[in-house]
Amino acid sequence: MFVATAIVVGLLWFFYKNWVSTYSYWKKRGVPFYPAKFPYGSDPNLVKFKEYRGYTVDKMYRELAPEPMFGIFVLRKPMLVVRDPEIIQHILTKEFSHFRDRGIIKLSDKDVINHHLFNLDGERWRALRIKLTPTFTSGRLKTMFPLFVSCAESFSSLLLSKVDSKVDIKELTGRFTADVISSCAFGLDTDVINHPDNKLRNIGIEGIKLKFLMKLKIAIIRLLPGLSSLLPIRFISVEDEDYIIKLIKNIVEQREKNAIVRNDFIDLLIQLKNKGNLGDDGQEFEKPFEMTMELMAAQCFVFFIAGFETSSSVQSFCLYELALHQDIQSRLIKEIDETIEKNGSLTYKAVQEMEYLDMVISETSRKYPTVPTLVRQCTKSVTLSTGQNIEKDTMIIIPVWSLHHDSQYFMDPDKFDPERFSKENRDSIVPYTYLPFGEGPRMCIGMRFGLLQTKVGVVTLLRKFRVEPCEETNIPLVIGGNSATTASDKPIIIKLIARY
Ligand code: HEM
Repeated sequence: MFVATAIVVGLLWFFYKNWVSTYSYWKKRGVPFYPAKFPYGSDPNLVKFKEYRGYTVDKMYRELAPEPMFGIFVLRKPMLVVRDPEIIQHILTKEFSHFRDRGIIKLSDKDVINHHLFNLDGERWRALRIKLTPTFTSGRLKTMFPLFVSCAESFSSLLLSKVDSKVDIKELTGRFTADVISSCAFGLDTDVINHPDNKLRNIGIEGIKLKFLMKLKIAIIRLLPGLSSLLPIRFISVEDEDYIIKLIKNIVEQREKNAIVRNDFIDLLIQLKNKGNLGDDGQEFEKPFEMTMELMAAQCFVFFIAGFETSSSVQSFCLYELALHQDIQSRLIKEIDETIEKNGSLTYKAVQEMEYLDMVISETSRKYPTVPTLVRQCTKSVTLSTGQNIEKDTMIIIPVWSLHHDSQYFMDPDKFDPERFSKENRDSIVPYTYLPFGEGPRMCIGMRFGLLQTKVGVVTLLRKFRVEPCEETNIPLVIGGNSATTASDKPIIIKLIARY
């Protein structure tokens, strides 16, 4: 009995010592760091996701000011938080070849739906990124614009039925953006606006929730990447994965059988599939790979969730702020009315001409960046020209939320002030302190599309309605910890008032 107890104690002691052995990592390298405690590391919230990641990193960001960068520990893994904009520029852009990967999850062959642009690393990411970049050029967006308008009309009819009601604005804008992305990228008429209980949308909503089991798996795989094939991380169930693969297969078959060409995202993927291997057209890819149906479905999945959730989130934060700032809302309504009158209707050109709208959306994206932290992995050790040495495999965190709320860069950061983005003021923003879409070759591929659908949604609503706060409006708004993106912890409730 004594021997058995001694062995167990000995093993536990060995495990503990081994676990905390990494906690001296940053000290040994002379990098300032946020101390760690067994077992969670620098802050339990980075593992448990109980608090919004932006808030947790921000506490450290403030405590370790003005260090240009500092170390933290997530469980026992050392990570580097970079707070200096010049170093951020090196990582995201100038020295991109050393920081190409995100390294967030180690993909196993079993979790096919996760093999998408956001998660892929290395040559596979590069090959796909080059091929998919033409998806949303401004020329293509212009051609797609009538589809935006058609969804906007249905959205407007839905809003008419809600006049003088208190509405969950994220729920409504989410229906609109789900229809826009379905019709523009996949040629699907989902009509989520009128039938919100749509399977594809529900899968998308589930896909960005951080569930307990998933958090646990992410933590384990970060520590022991070799287990990734035994513990595939499922953001959605196997049935939902099959549903998406079948759906994409059907669309592809229909198009090929009936020679339908829509010049959309699916067409681009079909062209890549029919070409055979990616990377066989003179580009120097190490390992050419095939565009399989599963790989196509994975790209569609990420375009769908990234396409609808992010933009509806920006729209709902924007409308919340407009409800609280009636003066800003009036000025925006005036611009919308005048520009649409001048152009005769809601056109692509009219939206591009709305300067104040652009300022309002930019300020919303500053105050509520959809992605609170960007992540990169150092793939080749490097000494930056700013003098810092970064070792291979170091995980880098760019604290977007903190930069956007740092009074050094944005005075009175809690104030909603679109003037920061006026023509005169925009140029004084310090480069790499404003990163709502990331930066560099790995920045958001859907930025233009996301901005356009966000703007069309806000314009559609304000053409006929005003928004006001009501007793159920949460002031101030608190961001919750249970979502991969920035989302209010409670529904955003505001009141819709008819303008005419
Ligand atoms: C307002 C809307 C949107 C916001 C705020 C947003 C934000 C972001 C951010 C911050 C990143 C990470 C960038 C980085 O690491 O540097 C990202 C990546 C990405 N976004 Fe968006 N996004 C939006 C809309 C969209 C749309 C509409 C799509 C597609 C239809 C999309 C698809 C993607 C993809 C595929 C990536 C990964 C890119 C890569 O790793 O190469 N996003 N987005």
